[in-house]
Amino acid sequence: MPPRQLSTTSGDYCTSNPPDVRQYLRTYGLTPPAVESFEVQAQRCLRLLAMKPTPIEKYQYLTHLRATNVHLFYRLLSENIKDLTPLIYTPTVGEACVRWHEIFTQPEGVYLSWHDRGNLRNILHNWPHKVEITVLTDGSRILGLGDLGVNGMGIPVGKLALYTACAGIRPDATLPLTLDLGTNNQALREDPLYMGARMPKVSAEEEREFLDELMEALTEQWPGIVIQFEDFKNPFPALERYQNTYTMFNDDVQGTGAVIVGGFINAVKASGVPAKDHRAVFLGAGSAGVGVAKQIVEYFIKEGLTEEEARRKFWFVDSHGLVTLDRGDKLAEHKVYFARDDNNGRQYQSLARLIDFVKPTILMGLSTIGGAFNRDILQKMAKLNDRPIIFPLSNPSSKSECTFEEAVRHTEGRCLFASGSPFPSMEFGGKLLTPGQGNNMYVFPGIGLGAIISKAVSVTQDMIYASAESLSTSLNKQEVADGWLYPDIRRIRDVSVIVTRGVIRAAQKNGVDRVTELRNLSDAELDAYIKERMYDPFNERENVSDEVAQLLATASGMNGHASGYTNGYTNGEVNTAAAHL
Ligand SMILES: NC(=O)C1=CN([C@@H]2O[C@H](COP(=O)(O)OP(=O)(O)OC[C@H]3O[C@@H](n4cnc5c(N)ncnc54)[C@H](O)[C@@H]3O)[C@@H](O)[C@H]2O)C=CC1
Ligand SMILES: CC(=O)C(=O)O
Ligand SMILES: [Mg+2]
Repeated sequence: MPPRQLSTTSGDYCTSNPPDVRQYLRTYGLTPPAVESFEVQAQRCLRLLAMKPTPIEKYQYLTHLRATNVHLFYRLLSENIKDLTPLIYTPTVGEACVRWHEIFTQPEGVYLSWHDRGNLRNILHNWPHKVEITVLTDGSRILGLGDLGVNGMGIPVGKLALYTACAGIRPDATLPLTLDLGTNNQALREDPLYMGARMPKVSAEEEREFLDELMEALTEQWPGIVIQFEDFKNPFPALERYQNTYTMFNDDVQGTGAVIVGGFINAVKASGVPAKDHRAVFLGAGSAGVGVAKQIVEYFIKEGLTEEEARRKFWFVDSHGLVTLDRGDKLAEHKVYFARDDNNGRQYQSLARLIDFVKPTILMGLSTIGGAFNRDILQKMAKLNDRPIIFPLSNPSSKSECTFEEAVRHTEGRCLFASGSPFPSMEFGGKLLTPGQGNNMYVFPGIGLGAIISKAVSVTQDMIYASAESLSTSLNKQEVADGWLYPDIRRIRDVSVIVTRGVIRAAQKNGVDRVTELRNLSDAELDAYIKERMYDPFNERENVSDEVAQLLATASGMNGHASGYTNGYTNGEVNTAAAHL
């Protein structure tokens, strides 16, 4: 039998492989002799990471680790999720995207270009794995950093790493996908290192045609695939067009809405102000702002308000001022629902003046304007409320409307706070205060896993809302006692099980589930089923790929369990391998 092609990605050269596995793989002698435990490997990885002086260098090291030893990467990530998430996701992924054309070393997903149209299905054939979920961007609004064209690939890569780490979707079942439909970022187009089409972004109509072909191609290639849209400048047309025909959702509109409602339900309880008495000022009326407000409307309705009462609790500000019906410009369709008609011809002067006028209990930032919640604004909120709700949600950290420290200091430690990107805990008034992270990473893994496990034909609004409600109930006693709005990120896998269960139950209620036998399971049984389904890098078979594990299992007459490797092999193939000692 010819020597098997060794895989660098799945740990064929892993230093934890015992001698008999090395013999079988013919890597015996090709790695240092010691057989290492995960603890030792992790110690080396963390030391290497510490040697990298900047976040982007740490990002590059982690990218390299994922590409060369995927299970070790996910072991390390799951053991150090709080410390490593900021390095593979926001804020560092923002810098990685800005500099993607400079730091690119290896392919990590699929790129589909405008000139590939008509041929998309054939290109998808080139991806060697069976895909359960894809994250798809056109790069046109990457975090709060604007149009980054194909540099946006860092976002699908980062989001999917979290799908694996947080919800246990197998890494080889995930597909990062970036559309190369041109970019309006002229500096990038003119940069010799840029790796996408050097043309302006195609029209909305052309993008729609392209997406029509893509959605069909993805679903034909991998029936049941879940498709997450991410960081599109204008995500609404695709969401409307595909949400009832494909298993898809938009993370920025729906995932963000859900995660903020999840934390908001807890903030309203902590504020002591009944839902009916809240008023919200939103800085930023884009996809995320409107997505969040729409789902808070749903929450207010569940709390007993009429839709009209709920809708009128919002005042939106965008780059043209207060969103009003009489503003004189043509309002984008998604803003009309929240546009005010009670401003009596008056327009916006400043955020401070609007706060004086509205007297809000809630201040949300989804504007991409770093520092917009300045001392004056924060002090006003503190004066108006015992527990002002302050959520500066723009990413990355440089775009956050304020920092945790600023919010705490200028509200005398009374604010109920969540930000899109992480901030450190701080001491104030003799207490350790910990910020909430209102980032869709708390829900999209569970939405995706719930849709995959139930084989949902579509992702309904009830499934999205269920993710929010489930998240709000996922805090443990200590977190509730400490007044946290979101659970500790270190418990994210447990949280994802709760979110996944909620999503599956909503799919069942809506009748969009295709695995109907799950309907008969109790909640405890369903949780066990979800956990069983989750990829656990610690249970991977001694770091070898499925293919090798299968061969070894066959060789040893076992079912692919790790213990098989340390027992001797008796069949001829293994003995032949051993002969290469
Ligand atoms: N925390 C989280 O989980 C999430 C955070 N976000 C963040 O939210 C931000 C916005 O995202 P999208 O809504 O998708 O972007 P978008 O581009 O659709 O919306 C941005 C909005 O901000 C407004 N704006 C811009 N300059 C302004 C100014 N000077 N004053 C007032 N408003 C201004 C724009 O008019 C627009 O309404 C981004 O930074 C993004 O990273 C987005 C999704 C999830
Ligand atoms: C978190 C996220 O999805 C965003 O900032 O766009
Ligand atoms: Mg996003």
